[in-house]
Amino acid sequence: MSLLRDITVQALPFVDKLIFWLALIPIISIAVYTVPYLLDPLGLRAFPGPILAKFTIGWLPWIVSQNRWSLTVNRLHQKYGIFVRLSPNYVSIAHPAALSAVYGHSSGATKAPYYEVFGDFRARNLFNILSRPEHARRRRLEAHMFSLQSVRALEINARVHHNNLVNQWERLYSYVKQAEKGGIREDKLGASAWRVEDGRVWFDCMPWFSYWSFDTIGDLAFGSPFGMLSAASDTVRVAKSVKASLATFGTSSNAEEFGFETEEMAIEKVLNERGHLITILGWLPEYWRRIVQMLPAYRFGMEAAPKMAGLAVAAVGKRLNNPAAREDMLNRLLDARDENGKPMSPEELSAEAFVLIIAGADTTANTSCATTYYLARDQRVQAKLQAELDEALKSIDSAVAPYDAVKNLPYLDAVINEGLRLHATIGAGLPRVVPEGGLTVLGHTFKEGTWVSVPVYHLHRDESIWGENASEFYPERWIEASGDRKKAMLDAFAPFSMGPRSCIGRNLALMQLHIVLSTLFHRFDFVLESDDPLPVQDSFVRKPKRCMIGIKSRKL
Ligand code: HEM
Repeated sequence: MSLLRDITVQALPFVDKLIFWLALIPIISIAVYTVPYLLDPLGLRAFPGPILAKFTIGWLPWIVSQNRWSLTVNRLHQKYGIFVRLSPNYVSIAHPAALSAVYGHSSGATKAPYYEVFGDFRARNLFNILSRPEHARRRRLEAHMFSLQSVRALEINARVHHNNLVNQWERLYSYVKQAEKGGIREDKLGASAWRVEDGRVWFDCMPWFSYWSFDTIGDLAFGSPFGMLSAASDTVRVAKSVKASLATFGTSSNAEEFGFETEEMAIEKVLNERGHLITILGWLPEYWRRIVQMLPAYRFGMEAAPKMAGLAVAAVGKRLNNPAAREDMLNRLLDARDENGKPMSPEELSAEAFVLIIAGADTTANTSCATTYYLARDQRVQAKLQAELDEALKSIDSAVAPYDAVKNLPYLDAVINEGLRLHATIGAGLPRVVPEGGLTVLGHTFKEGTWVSVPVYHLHRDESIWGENASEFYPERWIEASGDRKKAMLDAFAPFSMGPRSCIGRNLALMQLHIVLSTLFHRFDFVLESDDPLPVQDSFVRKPKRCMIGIKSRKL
């Protein structure tokens, strides 16, 4: 008993200290969040927004992690109006005039440090360079390979992959005929599950658009498609160690072999995990990023980033073994010299290759899939498009629509614009940092260091611009509108962003969308398995998770 009393007495000072320090935690935490709010160094207190967003940088990444980014920002602008504070230092501005003010050539704003997480190599690439002069130099080096003329020259190579896609879908459709004769009614082609029902073959078209888009970019960029379409699978070979493989560049002349160790990677899963994780991390300061990366839920995402880098390294490494390869984008990068006459290092080449694969393939695949979803959902629109295509392609006997035959079809153009508008694959606000001297947008001057962005997903669905049917897929709006109405629509339409950091691959993307949609809808008739909204992974790139369609051939 007396021993117990002694221990309790001795422990008291420690308990007191513990209580004192524990009591300090909430006080310090409250101070950390409220002092900056009260001092308001950026002068943002007057802007409305969710209460937590005004106090903590954690609110926005939390929303992103819940797959509610574009929808939440859209809802907040509907509630609060043009300006919404999304973080202690960050304001979203939903107005068409803000597009040029924030992203235009004269705004002076730079990409926010948010983009640092997109660096899977030490060398920066066109997409994640922050400095304006450095970016302008790199963009000049690459602009030529994306000019309309250069892109048109790529059509002949791109057609091979459109053709492969049609052939694979014809193969899937052939199972309908086989089932009618007593053959099996469901199975897998590669990794793609299919079933036959009601005279159609049913499958998820999203992976197929990815196979097609990745194969095309691999071919155009490095003369080497990934072979996904023919395997009907997204599994590719990537460099096992980026560092070790970079060191082997140029040491082999066997174009059929990698000069380094490789492993298999399922590109879709890795890309999704990586995309989801970095979209969350981007909003956090460096010390928070380290903590989040250690959470078990994000471990796969962390392992995914080097694997994606390994994909680019493998593609470049293989291509460098073949200096006699036909003209491709890598040739242009190999010829590029900086202002001191220095060529790009192997790592810089791989970093650029990486961006071409990531920025080019996923965005085009997602937009093609989402537009297919809208067309399959609305039989009236689909029939109208098919009538236009039948007329335009009546004297063409190839399976793939030539770009010249479909590039100026009014209804197809309207369908593509409507797909880009409603799905907006890069639809969330792209954050920029206000430069020295401040930035005035719609009469408000933001102080240096403030983050600002314009939410394209919201602008593309704003009823004051697009009318009461803003959330409907209605291609006619692009044909019926004229005068001020048309101008207002075009001012608010920015699927490729605008200004110096706008999409460099726009010409290629538009060519690809025209060819793939006209080829597929001319050839097949589409219906949806369910009219439910398209499920989307709402990360930096808004990616359809799945799109089950039933197709039948339109060939008589
Ligand atoms: C439908 C397809 C596409 C859409 C909707 C799209 C959209 C965009 C958008 C909105 C940006 C600005 C991103 C930002 O500021 O953070 C961008 C940048 C970029 N895009 Fe695309 N893109 C598409 C296809 C492509 C293709 C096919 C390529 C190349 C093969 C490509 C390469 C790039 C690159 C390299 C950048 C960075 C440009 C820079 O910062 O100078 N994109 N894209």
